Amino acid sequence: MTDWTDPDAMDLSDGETFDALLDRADTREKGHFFEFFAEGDELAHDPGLRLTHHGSEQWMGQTLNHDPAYWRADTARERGFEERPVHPDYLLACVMGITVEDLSEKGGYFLGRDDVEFHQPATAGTPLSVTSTVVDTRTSSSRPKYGIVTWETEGQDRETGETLVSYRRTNMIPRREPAATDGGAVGEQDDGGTTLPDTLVSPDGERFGDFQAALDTAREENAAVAYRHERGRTMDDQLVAGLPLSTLNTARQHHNRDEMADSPSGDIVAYGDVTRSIALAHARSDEATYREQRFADERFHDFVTLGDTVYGFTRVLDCDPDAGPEGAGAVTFEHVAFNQEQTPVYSGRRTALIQRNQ
Ligand SMILES: CC(C)(COP(=O)(O)OP(=O)(O)OC[C@H]1O[C@@H](n2cnc3c(N)ncnc32)[C@H](O)[C@@H]1OP(=O)(O)O)[C@@H](O)C(=O)NCCC(=O)NCCSC(=O)C[C@H](O)C(=O)O
Repeated sequence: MTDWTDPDAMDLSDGETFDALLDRADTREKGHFFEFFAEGDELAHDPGLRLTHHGSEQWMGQTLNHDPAYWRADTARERGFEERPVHPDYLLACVMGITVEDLSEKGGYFLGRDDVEFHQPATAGTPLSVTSTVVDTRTSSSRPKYGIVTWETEGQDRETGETLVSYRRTNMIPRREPAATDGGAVGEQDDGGTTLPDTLVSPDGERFGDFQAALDTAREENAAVAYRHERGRTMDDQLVAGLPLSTLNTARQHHNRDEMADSPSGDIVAYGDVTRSIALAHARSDEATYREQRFADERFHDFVTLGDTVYGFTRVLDCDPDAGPEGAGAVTFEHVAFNQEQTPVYSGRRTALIQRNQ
């Protein structure tokens, strides 16, 4: 009998031997297929992550989020924070990043997120504790290789138990046993019938009153308040692979080109939270943000790959002067991220407090 524990029993540097060996080896799997998830299951996510200013600044710098309240202690205090918080996009991406190994590492595309609520500002040094509950599972009728799973996730301060952020997200998750045929791409597109406003109005400035005045003007003129932002950001390796890895997001979509060559996108794709954060940064650069409040109805419509450029478009939906502290009012926006071909890749509704005066 050969002693297979003898280091000399096989020459693993020989290409043919190694190839044959790989062919008969089982793979120690990571992540879960669709069949693993059942409604009501609760998962406590194990990866440890502590929020840091370095991580937040790296995230903000790369995504062009320059709001000084997240960079400087004095501005943070002026804006009502007890101490300089980490950026909410970074917090959200970290909370979701930790869940990926358990929920979506198998290669499921992030389709959308709803009910994103920021409960408390989060500060550097906070260790995270993240849990998820499966709230819905169904097979995909258009893509039989996939199922669709929705989870509710809550990110807490591990030391105090305070909830920092919560949301509900939906992914397409590969099935272990795909149905016999793959329905492939989408159903029918609805190609007509959309009416557009006669005119698009832009606010004159970046304050709450500017958004409110623009909405008043638009109502009189059968117009919408909608505008594009000038900046664009081309997706490089740091954005596509680096940022998700820094949040412990292990989804192969972002860092394994070999695996992704055979996937619907054909290449690695940007983490949805990076794409979204860039479009939001473009929008925030044209407004005097006071505080982020909530997001709803977030959708990821198309892939963003290396070399794509992410631009932003904003529509103003509502202004509420009575929400928020004296110096700010709430504005609800619809933000769209789009690429160099003007294809929308992300859309979502955001409510933020916007400062009233200089
Ligand atoms: C993923 C896509 C290629 C799918 O394309 P297509 O087949 O054209 O999409 P449909 O719109 O028809 O949707 C397919 C089915 O999914 C359901 N769906 C879609 N959105 C939602 C939603 N928000 N909530 C619930 N269900 C939704 C539809 O109803 C369809 O169901 P069925 O008819 O039964 O089949 C395409 O959407 C695409 O390219 N999207 C972009 C994906 C993306 O790039 N995401 C971000 C990057 S991936 C990522 O960030 C991973 C992350 O790290 C993580 O781990 O989650």
